[in-house]
Amino acid sequence: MVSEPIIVVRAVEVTLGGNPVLQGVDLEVARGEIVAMTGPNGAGKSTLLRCLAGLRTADAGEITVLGGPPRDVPAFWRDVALTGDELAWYPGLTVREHLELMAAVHSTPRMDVEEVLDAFGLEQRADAAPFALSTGQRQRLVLAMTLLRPSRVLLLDEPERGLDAEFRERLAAILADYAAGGGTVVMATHDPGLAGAARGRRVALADGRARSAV
Ligand SMILES: Nc1ncnc2c1ncn2[C@@H]1O[C@H](COP(=O)(O)OP(=O)(O)OP(=O)(O)O)[C@@H](O)[C@H]1O
Repeated sequence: MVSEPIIVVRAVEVTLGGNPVLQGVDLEVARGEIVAMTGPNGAGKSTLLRCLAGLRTADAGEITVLGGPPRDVPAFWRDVALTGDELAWYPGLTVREHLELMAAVHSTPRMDVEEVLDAFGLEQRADAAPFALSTGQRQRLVLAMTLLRPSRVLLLDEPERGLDAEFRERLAAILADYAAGGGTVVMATHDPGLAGAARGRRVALADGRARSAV
């Protein structure tokens, strides 16, 4: 299979608070590939995701996403979806209305609202306000809003947080489907099972470097 690299990371270095966090990280991710970054707390997974999202600049090295340097501008975010930091909720809107809002502002949503409520197991809570959701249900809504919008690259920081085992399996299938449609996924995770179930490649971050993990 000839695959075009969607993400290229070369010799990236990041120092935070005087501590080297990333030291010569190399990573290449092809179109349609899922890469799961694992590694202990503080290994630099979120830092690398933020660099890929253009929210942090590397001190050295080079990063390209979709053929150019990642930049925190609307044109970049039209193709790239990021989850991790808390979304802002609209307390006056229900779960369904949050999804309708997402569908309305994107001319070509990937799924319709009823389909996404079903896929993310939120039908029973469709008329609830976000603050009335459980932690896992709120995370499902975050992911539902992210997967509803069209994108070419998904950057997910610990998408498994708060999710029960059954829904983690469903999420793996949703991500595998996204990748089968030509999307590219990079996630930071503490659940190696999620990467395996999604048929993703595991990359371990340790000592500031990225290594293939088996
Ligand atoms: N703004 C900052 N100033 C100083 N140090 C920071 C800053 N942000 C992060 N760090 C440190 O950089 C290191 C990498 O953090 P990062 O959040 O990337 O790790 P992580 O692999 O995502 O960890 P976790 O599994 O806990 O989410 C940590 O030691 C963290 O304390």
